[in-house]
Amino acid sequence: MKHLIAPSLLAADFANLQRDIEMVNSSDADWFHVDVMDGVFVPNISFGFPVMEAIKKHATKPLDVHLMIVNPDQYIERFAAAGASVITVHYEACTHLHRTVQAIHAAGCKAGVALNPHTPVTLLKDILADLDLVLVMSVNPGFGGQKFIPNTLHKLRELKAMAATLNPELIIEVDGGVDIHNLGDLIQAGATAFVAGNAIFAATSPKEMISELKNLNAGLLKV
Ligand SMILES: O=C(CO)[C@H](O)[C@H](O)COP(=O)(O)O
Repeated sequence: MKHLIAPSLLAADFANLQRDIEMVNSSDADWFHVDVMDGVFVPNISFGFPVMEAIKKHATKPLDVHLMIVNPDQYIERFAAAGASVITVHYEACTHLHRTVQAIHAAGCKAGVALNPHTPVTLLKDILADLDLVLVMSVNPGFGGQKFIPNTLHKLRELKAMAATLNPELIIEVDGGVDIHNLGDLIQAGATAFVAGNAIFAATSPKEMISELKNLNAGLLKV
């Protein structure tokens, strides 16, 4: 299957959000990535339900919602009602992760778990079969425009090997500092979905950049 591209609206122009959403609608992108930050789990605050509902009103592609919040269980039904297709919670924010994943599925969404850069992928072994997606953070969450952490490649390879036996359908998503220069390495390491904020919205032509990211053929790259 061809890899998925999820432009992160965190890097969009919030004063022209409808324009940027329509650009993504008409592009080769697969999903909208929606970053929700609470100022507690991460040292930043992004946006919440009213903005997400406004995004949903205009978006014609699925909303891939990344919750960088404590106590995500409290809000799962509301994010599902606001239009999420995928809800990803942080491993580090969930005491009863299995219960949280069940709640996401019960709300009718695909369930994802995100890992901070310091969190080993092996901690997901006993829940991997229940997940639709794992989001490997390649920067410390909280801000767009940060530098990609190279150890992510090693984590992706390890996760790909685990998924091969435990959950071959698993979507392996990577988020943070992803661009046209590291995309090939990330595909070869096992990632199948890519969040990109600044690489897309700061490009001269965001729509063309989405096409370049979507159509990059890692098979043609040197290993
Ligand atoms: O989750 C995030 C920050 O916590 C963003 O999705 C991520 O950083 C994307 O931005 P960029 O591609 O500019 O690094």
